[in-house]
Amino acid sequence: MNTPRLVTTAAELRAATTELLNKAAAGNPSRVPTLALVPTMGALHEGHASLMGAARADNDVVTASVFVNPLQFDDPADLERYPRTLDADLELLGRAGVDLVFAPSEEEMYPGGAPLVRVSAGAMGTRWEGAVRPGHFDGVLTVVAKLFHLAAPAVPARFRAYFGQKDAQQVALIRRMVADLSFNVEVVGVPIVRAADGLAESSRNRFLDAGQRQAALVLSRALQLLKDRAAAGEPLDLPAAVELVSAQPGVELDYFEVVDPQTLEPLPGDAGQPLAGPALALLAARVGPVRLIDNALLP
Ligand SMILES: Nc1ncnc2c1ncn2[C@@H]1O[C@H](COP(=O)(O)OP(=O)(O)OP(=O)(O)O)[C@@H](O)[C@H]1O
Ligand SMILES: CC(C)(CO)[C@@H](O)C(=O)[O-]
Ligand code: BAL
Repeated sequence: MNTPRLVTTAAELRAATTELLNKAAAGNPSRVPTLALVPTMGALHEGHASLMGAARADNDVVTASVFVNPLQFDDPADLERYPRTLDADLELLGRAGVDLVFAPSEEEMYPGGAPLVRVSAGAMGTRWEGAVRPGHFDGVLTVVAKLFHLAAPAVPARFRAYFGQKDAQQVALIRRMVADLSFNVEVVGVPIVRAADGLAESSRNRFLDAGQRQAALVLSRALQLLKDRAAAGEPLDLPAAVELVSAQPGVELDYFEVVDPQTLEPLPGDAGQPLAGPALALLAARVGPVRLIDNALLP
């Protein structure tokens, strides 16, 4: 197993990145090396391992960051109980062949306290997840912008950043930020990893008991129903999928919509017609103590 190098300051991160990129370029000065950044909040699972695997397969140097970002939590209790498992995370990152792990303290990331100037996610950040977690996406974009600056190569290299499609609104907003604010990074989206029972992997799944987990499976079943209909060229019949979830005891649906995959604007109802183009089915539900999100690209 490779042991990733753990760095905790911006200066150490820059020095180690430069050293590894120079090593990757040595002997072939005409080849531009590639650097991948995989931002996480730790408590790593198979979903994260898949991001690391995708980054490892395509890049010379892979950096993962582990930082529970207080700016993106509107609920102090949620921040307080967010799982922190750095030793186990380092083992998973080692197995995944990651080169560098950046695990800064809060003081290192926000030396002057919470930043006064932040990235605004605009209107796209106030719907769906943003409607229930006010300020969440401003907090996400602010920390991701900082991580892009801190992890970016200081020597000639291509820079890529990897995000999971499980957080569909997050990755759509990060793509917009990169385009709108001209960040020099290529955003790569990685498909959702599911457990064998169909539940999308999430650090918060550990808070579900067996009954709650069983109830939560209705979410992936409802999304699969839409995927099957879209694949068969049939009308989606979203209301029937919504009804399937609503009828499940212990699951309180927050939203379930079919939206444009880039803008996340709702698409008009199918009016008995098959889908006319790519779409994203997006949902969130409360199951016991946990709020779960899931989605499916259609068809
Ligand atoms: N099941 C999954 N499949 C693919 N990517 C995932 C999955 N779960 C998380 N990711 C991605 O991993 C990155 C880090 O996510 P994060 O650390 O918040 O994990 P998480 O499991 O989503 O946590 P939580 O669900 O508690 O918010 C994000 O880009 C996220 O989309
Ligand atoms: C992208 C991210 C690491 C920013 O804190 C976080 O929102 C996450 O883990 O998805
Ligand atoms: N994956 C999104 C991180 C959060 O729930 O804050």
